[in-house]
Amino acid sequence: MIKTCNRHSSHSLRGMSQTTLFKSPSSSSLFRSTSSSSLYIPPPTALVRSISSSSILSNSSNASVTSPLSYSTSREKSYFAERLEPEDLNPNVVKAKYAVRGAIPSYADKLKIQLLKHPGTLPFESVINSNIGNPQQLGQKPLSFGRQVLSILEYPALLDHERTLVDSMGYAPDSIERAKTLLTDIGSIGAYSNSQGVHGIRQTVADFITNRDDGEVAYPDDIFLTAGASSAVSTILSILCKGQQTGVLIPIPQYPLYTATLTLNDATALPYYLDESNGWSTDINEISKVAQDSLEAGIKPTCLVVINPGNPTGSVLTVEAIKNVFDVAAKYGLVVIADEVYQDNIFPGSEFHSMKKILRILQKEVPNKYDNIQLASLHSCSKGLLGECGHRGGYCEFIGFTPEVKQVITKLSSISLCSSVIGQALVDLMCCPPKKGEPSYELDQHERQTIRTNHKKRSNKLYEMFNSLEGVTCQKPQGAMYMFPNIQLPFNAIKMAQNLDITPDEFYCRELLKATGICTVPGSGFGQQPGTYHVRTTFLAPGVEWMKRWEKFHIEFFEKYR
Ligand SMILES: Cc1ncc(COP(=O)(O)O)c(C=O)c1O
Repeated sequence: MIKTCNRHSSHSLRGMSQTTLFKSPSSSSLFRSTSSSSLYIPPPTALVRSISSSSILSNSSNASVTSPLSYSTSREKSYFAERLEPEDLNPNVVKAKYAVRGAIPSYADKLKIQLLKHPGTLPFESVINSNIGNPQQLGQKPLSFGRQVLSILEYPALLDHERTLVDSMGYAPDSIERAKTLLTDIGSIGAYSNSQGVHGIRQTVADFITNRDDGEVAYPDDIFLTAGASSAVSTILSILCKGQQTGVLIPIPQYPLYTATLTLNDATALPYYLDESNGWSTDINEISKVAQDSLEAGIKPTCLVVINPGNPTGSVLTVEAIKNVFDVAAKYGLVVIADEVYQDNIFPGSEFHSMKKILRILQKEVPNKYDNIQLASLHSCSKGLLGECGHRGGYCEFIGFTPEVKQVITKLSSISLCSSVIGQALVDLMCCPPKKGEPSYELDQHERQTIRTNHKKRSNKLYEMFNSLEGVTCQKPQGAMYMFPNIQLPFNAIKMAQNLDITPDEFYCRELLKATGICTVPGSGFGQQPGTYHVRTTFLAPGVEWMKRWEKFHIEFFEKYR
């Protein structure tokens, strides 16, 4: 068989699907698994399907077979096993939704290919992926220190040319030293590591946490290195979820990783609404009520997710709010997942307080009450100033779990052998950046400051733009990488969306994409108060020209559908 390289062939796009792009998701199943039974029985359709094609029959040595039902005589030649249909699959996987890579981003991918193949056929020159916090996709440069170290880990033979690295290639001596240390810790990055992660790197993480939390000691044995925060969430929830009787409190709006993972595990999401009018703060009465109602409905509230700083809201929790969360957790015995992946994306005027630090304070202030709190705190190389999403590095610190439960966590981690070892190395660099006085320090600080300045500039600009637009209100973000403006969509736009069988916010995002190339995510993918409409966008795209495109689109949209 002759293989051709499709990518460079002029026919490479011929196979592109022409399917309808905007089929409506069923919104009613967003929060609760709707399967009537956890036991899936395949439909009684034939697993072997006949084909009556004469061409097959004529090729058959048993050409005398005329009936496609004569199974016993012609099974080998005249029948073939049917291909899988979605109903043959794990229904939880089929049901799971993940809006940040949903219908709008898929449409955007198709438009990108169209632009590549037929430049000039769309009203914009490029698609802007504002649907996901993926900084390097939008031109953010990787920090030099990290990449210098990683390059040596990938190709240790570079160490035979240290002088050339420093004198001709701009490597800093401390990145070379760090690479040597990591190589001693790791061995080869091409080998599996310990399932929990390389011990020396877990020690670096523990030191980072201890330092961050004003001396509250962290231990390498409590740290699990993970393939980003996503795999940590998957690990924790698959251990905690025992079916639909397990309830997990999640903030609404939420990052859809949580609803998707709960659907995969056939558990029940217990939404607690954040208070938009109060900067998307947590309302502790609401959280308590959700936990209590769930108990009364026979669903055991088991776990409480806190995303701080918030995605998509950009809010940062106060110490008081965190203490309140632990009060509810202590009362109902909830495991707390602290998704703190944006802890380094904090705007001036706001302060990040780690949940671990506040827990330790509470445990000292009020003996016994908080002793049994179990906290899983997540961090990631994908966010912060590294933005190394593709390297899949992250960690989870497990606090307060029994040794027996930790053994189960270790066992589950071991089933996937280990997280990416280069990702683990990046966690080391995230947790221990160059220090003052070290050769890389100045450049590293400069690169970080540039990223911070850009984030601040773009977020301010976008925030001002949103609040200047008809029908739009937007809370000022205190951290993270997103905005979640509330759009009071005009009546005719809502009607049009109904006609198209899509949600009104999806209609707005779709029209925005078609007109400007800006790819966003409808608020319905994150959850929102019924009757409200939001759009989630990052503010990472370079420049401000795209914001002007958005502004123009919005004005025209309102004119058209008013
Ligand atoms: C709140 C939150 N948690 C977790 C993740 C997953 O990040 P990672 O790349 O570390 O898996 C994201 C990604 O955007 C996120 O926004």
